[in-house]
Amino acid sequence: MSREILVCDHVTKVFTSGFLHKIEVRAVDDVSFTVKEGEIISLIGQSGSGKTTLGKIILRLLPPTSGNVIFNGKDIWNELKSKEDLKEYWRNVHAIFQNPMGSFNAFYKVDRVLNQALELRGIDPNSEEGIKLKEESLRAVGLNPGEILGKYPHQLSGGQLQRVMISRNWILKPKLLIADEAVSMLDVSTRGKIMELFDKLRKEIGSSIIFISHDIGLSYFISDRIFIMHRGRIVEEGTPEEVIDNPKDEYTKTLIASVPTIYRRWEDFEEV
Ligand SMILES: Nc1ncnc2c1ncn2[C@@H]1O[C@H](COP(=O)(O)OP(=O)(O)OP(=O)(O)O)[C@@H](O)[C@H]1O
Repeated sequence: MSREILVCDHVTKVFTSGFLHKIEVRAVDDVSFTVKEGEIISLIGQSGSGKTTLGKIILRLLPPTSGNVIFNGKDIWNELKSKEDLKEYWRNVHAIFQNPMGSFNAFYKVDRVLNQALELRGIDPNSEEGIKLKEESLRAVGLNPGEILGKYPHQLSGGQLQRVMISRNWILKPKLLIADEAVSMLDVSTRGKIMELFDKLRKEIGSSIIFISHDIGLSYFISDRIFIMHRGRIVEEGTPEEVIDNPKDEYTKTLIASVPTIYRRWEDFEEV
């Protein structure tokens, strides 16, 4: 049985706004779950359900109001203090966001994000090892280094840019990857290929992955377990078969009903 790499223990985040009349939003409300080594879990919910807030807390970008996040045995909000601790954390926990264009600086060649990954590992990007690693990582995600290196972001497609971001994982070899709506801006066929890359990453590097999405259909194919979030709480959890084929919660049923029929199993159509 593989070890737990991440434990979220009763995590809550309350945002307060307003001056005279204080308004409180419980963006994340008493959420507990674990992620095992090499496991892919999905956090699924509609807009505003608290997925991104939870992702930011795990990335150590936003402090929780209460609760603990334990990564590799360490409480990330109470035990990681020095710059070195944080650098080490972000070497191990990597994120990929929705808009690949936003992860690149338009004025720099795309090589820069790979060079930065190499520097995080203490490898000179211009050394023989650095150049070899860049090329290998691009090939791992199905890209031809000759067509990518030396280009500016606007010269590549959204799918290619997202692949470059994923190729960084072959350099950084993170223990945990948080993919927040990482495929939602891509067309359907590119989306499928990027999802396959997440599976490849888990198999080849052994990374655990938290796949955050509003699309329950996508999560069916790659997740070991699915967590459904609604108004900051986890309302249902289980394997894809348990959650999607036999949902118990009313909100999960609504999410499934809104999924295009493309995801439905062939058996559903046989009687039609
Ligand atoms: N910085 C903030 N200040 C106040 N409220 C916030 C802040 N960030 C998020 N919220 C609120 O917290 C709730 C959860 O937001 P969050 O972005 O985590 O949801 P989400 O499920 O990721 O949605 P989406 O899919 O649209 O990104 C929402 O009601 C949102 O308005």
